[in-house]
Amino acid sequence: MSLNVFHESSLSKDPENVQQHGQDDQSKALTIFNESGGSQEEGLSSDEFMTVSSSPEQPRDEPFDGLALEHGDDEIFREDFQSMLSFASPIPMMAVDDKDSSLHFPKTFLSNSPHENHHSEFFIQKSEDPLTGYETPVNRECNNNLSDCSAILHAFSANSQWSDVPLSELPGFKTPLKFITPPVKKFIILPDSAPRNVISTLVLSKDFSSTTKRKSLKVKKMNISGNALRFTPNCEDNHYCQSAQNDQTSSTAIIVPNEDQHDKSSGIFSSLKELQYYGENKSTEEDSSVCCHLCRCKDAEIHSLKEQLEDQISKYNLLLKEYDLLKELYEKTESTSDTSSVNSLTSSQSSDSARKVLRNVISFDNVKFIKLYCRVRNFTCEELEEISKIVSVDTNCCNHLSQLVRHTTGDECNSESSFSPQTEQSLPVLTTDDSKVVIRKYLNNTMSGVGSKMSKYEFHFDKVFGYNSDNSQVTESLSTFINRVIDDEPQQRLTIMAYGATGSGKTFTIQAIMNYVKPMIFSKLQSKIVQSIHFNCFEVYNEQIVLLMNTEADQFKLVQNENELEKLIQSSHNKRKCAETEFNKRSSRSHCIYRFKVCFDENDQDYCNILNIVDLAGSERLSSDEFLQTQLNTSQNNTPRSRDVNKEEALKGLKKIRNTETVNINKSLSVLSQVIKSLAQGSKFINYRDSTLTKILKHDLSQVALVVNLKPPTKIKDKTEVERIVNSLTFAKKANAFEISNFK
Ligand SMILES: Nc1ncnc2c1ncn2[C@@H]1O[C@H](COP(=O)(O)OP(=O)(O)OP(=O)(O)O)[C@@H](O)[C@H]1O
Repeated sequence: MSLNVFHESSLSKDPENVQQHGQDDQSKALTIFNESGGSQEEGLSSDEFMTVSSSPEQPRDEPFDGLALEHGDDEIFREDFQSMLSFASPIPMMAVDDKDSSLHFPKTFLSNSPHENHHSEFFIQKSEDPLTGYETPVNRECNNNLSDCSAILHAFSANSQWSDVPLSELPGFKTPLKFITPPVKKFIILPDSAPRNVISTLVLSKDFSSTTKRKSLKVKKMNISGNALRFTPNCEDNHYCQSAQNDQTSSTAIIVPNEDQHDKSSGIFSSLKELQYYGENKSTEEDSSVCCHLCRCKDAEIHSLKEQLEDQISKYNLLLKEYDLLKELYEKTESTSDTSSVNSLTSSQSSDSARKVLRNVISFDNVKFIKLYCRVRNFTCEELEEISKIVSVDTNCCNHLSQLVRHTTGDECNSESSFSPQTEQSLPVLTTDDSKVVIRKYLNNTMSGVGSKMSKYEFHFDKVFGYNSDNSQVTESLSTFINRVIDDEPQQRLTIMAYGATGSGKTFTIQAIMNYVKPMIFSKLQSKIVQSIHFNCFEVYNEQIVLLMNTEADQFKLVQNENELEKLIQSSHNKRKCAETEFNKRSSRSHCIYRFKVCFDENDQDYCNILNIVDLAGSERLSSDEFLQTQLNTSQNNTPRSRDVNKEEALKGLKKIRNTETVNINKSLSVLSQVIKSLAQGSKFINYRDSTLTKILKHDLSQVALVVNLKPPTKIKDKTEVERIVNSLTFAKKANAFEISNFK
């Protein structure tokens, strides 16, 4: 048995030369090459090896005298290193000096080298923290190159005799003459028993950055083949093993761990403990099994590379398409300078794939986790009546409304040009533009009066719909998001939610969205793009699921056509829990969830997309006693038994019911906002379980469109109205953590 250290190029240029070292078939030899030169043959080329800059302390042409580990390297590492290098020979190849933690080569070995003028360098390092180092999990799949590497390292470590040999007994050992200063070393292993045309190569390098204490092992490249190394394959695929048993072709593994992940180096060492080296006395069958393992790894690697290549090609093709579409879009918008070209390109007339690609490009749905909309609803007739009591609606409506709301586009009463506030007091309470909502709050609750203080809050959205906007504007903006459900992209799980205070227009908006969705998906069913459509509707009331269609919450009913769907929606809607509140005559007291499951059958692959449309219950403060009393009086006046009922008890009962509803609604909305925020921030822990609503929507919150609905203020001096608006906007702010500027 011998250890040979010589110039690597000798192997490639003169294979015979290699043969003469470690000739003894009964023995194993470990041959270590240095990095200079480079093999042009035998499957190795110079560019397969790392370029090693020779350090000033160790010029290349000097004989190799020793090898040192840095001070501070831990014991466990040194054991690994020792054992790795000493397995092949009963005569230790190198020593470890405990005093200075250095590793040394006996000079005699080196002088036996046929290439004395060259030196071999190697340096292996693992994480400084032995615990972290050894416990780092490593994927031991066959196709994981890191574990291949570990297998080799382990092959050496398992045969360690080294620790038993006292330093003094090392033949030819001299005190270290030189310490090698890293940075980079290469380590090539050539077992003697390997066929000459097959070489096992392990190239290691080490980052000895002075700034960082953690050191990494970067395994650059490893060529393994034939029966070069025998170890127990971690091979579960017996079929493969058998079929590959006689395959003697060489196997190459390219290993380039992420340089930043220092722990991977220690992962190699941890895996190292898992595998076993098989010595000379093992049968050739075992050799074959090792070989088959290697072949399997090779195959797996080729397969994975092929997949990566295909993936890249399809990405490239997609980019090309996107580029063409963008170009087209750009040219059209250049010539027409309006957005109609975008709409026409994204319309259903365009080819589906083009539409999809373009949508991905022009919208940020696929980039943003949550898309935020704000809608300020219009005044109802009752509200206008109220207003008309203060000012003449016919003549002064616009003037009056302008003191309450203003949208800079689409507001006929108050277009940007005609609006010119003279004083701060004449500013509208609620101002919106396409992406911003500004709310002014008069702290002393008065619009007039010198020195009144005003707070101004600004909230930003992806899109804001002013109080004069109609439903079609809302659905048009949401269409890119909604249409994803009919995209032939599998596993789309989308959720649209309408949030807002009681009476802010949530149900109104949700109905508009439903009216858009119904014909849209059924048209796809007719054109056979969609295979089947399923629907369910239920509500969450006081944290309990209430079925509105006799279908369990996690199930769906197959719906054949739009009419059938319409009937289901209507009957569900009628069953919803509603009550009169101070702000809405028919206020929804529950979260209502409309669920669509759209299924496709493409290329024999079935998959379904999910769209949830959620009409959230109105966020509300507890009802006042005064309001409840009026409500009770009205209802009792309408019932013949009114005189028999204990009024106080009834009030108490009603108060309890409303309060429980309000508490549950607010709690679940608060959990929802927290969950969305956590998801947006990528938090590890998401508290879905804290409310029934989030439990149900757990899998469907990765793509959310949230419409925050606002009721416009009807009274200039009404502080409560403004507060309700601010509260709703704050919910959106919490959900998305977008900026709020608050200045006096
Ligand atoms: N954009 C709008 N234009 C005109 N009227 C609207 C608009 N949005 C809502 N409304 C009207 O405002 C009233 C309250 O609307 P809606 O019931 O949708 O509110 P909500 O937020 O669902 O209330 P709740 O939470 O109490 O159920 C209704 O009479 C509705 O017709």
